[in-house]
Parts: sequence; C-alpha cells; structure tokens
Amino acid sequence: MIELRELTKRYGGRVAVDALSVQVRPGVVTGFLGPNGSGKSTTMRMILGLDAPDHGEALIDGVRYAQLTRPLRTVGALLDAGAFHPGRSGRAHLAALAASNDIPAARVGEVLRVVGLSGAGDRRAGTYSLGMRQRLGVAVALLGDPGVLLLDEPVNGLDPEGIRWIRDLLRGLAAEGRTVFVSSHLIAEMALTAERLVVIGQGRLLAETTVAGLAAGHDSLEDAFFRLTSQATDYRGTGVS
Ligand SMILES: Nc1ncnc2c1ncn2[C@@H]1O[C@H](COP(=O)(O)OP(=O)(O)OP(=O)(O)O)[C@@H](O)[C@H]1O
Repeated sequence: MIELRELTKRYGGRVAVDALSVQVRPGVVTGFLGPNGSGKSTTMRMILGLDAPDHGEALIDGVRYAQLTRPLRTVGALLDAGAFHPGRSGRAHLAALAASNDIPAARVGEVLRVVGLSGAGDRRAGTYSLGMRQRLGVAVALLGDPGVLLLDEPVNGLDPEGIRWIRDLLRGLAAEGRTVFVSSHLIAEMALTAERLVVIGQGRLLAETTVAGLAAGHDSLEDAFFRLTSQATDYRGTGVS
C-alpha cells in the first residue's frame, strides 16, 4: 500500500505537488492521471525518495522509502527507461542490480522471460529499441519480486502489442495482490488498464474514484476527464479557425 499525506513540493515559487493525500491500495491497478505538468512524475519521485517533500510524507507499507531495509524487494519502479549503461547487456544490467541487492542470480532469467527479452538479453542495451528499453525497465522493476509497483508512463514508445502486453501484465500483478500505481496522461488507455483512478491537476487532487465513477453523468470518459481537468491545465492550444 502507498499512502500520501499532504505531500507537497515547490520548485522556486511554483507548487508542483499541492497537499496531496491519497491511499493506493493493493489488489487493483490504480491509474495516476493528469495533464502534462500536473505533478505525476514529481509525486512518484517523492514516493521513491528521489525528491524531498517540502511538507507531508509518502509512505510505502507504512514507512518512508529511505527506511526500507531491502527497497528493491518492497517496491519496484519504472521511471526513466533509459537509465542503464548502453554498453552493458540487458542481462548484465539486471545481474549487477541483483548482486548489489542480495537478489538470487536466477531471478535475472525469470524477469527476462516475463518481459519477453530472453532472446535479446545478451545484446548491448544501447542497441535496444524504445519498446525493448521499456521492457528492460519493467524487468528491473520486477527483479526483487516487490509487493508495490510504481510505473511512470510505461506505455510510452510501445507498439499496440506492447501496450496490450503491459496492460495484461499490470492487471496480473495486481490480481496477485500487489499494489500497482501507474501514471499516464492517456485516459482511454487507463480505462482499459486500471480499476481505480487518482486524477490530479496543477498538483492538486481532483478525483479519487473508479473508472465507472469518473464516467458517470458524462457522454464519455474522455469528456469527464476534460471537464475535470480543464480548470487545472497549464498549457492549452487554441486550434485554428
Ligand atoms: N527539477 C525541477 N525543477 C523545476 N521545476 C520542476 C522540476 N521538476 C518538475 N518541475 C515542474 O513541476 C511541475 C510538475 O512536473 P511533473 O514532471 O511532475 O509533471 P507530470 O504530471 O509528470 O508531467 P508530464 O505528464 O508532462 O510528464 C511542472 O510545472 C514542472 O515544470
């Protein structure tokens, strides 16, 4: 379980995350939605202890990330799919992480299989396509068999087959009782993947609901999302006329 308590982050005079209080529960995929710049990545970075909140706290299974004794075994994250040495093979990258986190080496082959990179595991990661990098990032997240998973825009760069694969994977991981928190700015994709939704705009909580709950009373889910976030968008084109 992930718990955010009045989580707040300012950059200069600007509030990126504004007193965000949310509980993300195990057993379902929870989508984390908001327009560009609404604070999703900043929130995820604070959950992972990569950014310090100015106020409030983010707890994973009741403790802060820094207090976890075996972090990779508790929480797996995909933040930046390019975060590996390009000259190293996918397998070597995973093996180094496993060794430094006291994870059995046999787990490397298992996660390569789960993400469909068994055949490409010995290639240099720098030669991977964007979709293969995303898959390697997912393999890193799964390496410690964690109960909590945090993924920032995991479908970025994936083709339709890859998008379906990640959707099924996330739903399967949640069905095993894990907490799965996945950010996106694509409401249509989230509607197919997530059961619960946390929607933010300009760093503030706009809705914490189910997919059906968000759509209720609107022509479409997209319409509901736009209405909810229209007052909380930093950038908007005017179109041509
Ligand atoms: N290191 C930083 N320094 C200054 N401002 C930052 C920094 N990181 C984020 N911000 C600002 O904080 C706000 C929230 O950004 P964040 O990246 O968390 O949003 P996001 O919802 O993940 O956006 P996107 O969907 O575009 O990835 C934005 O206004 C952004 O410009």
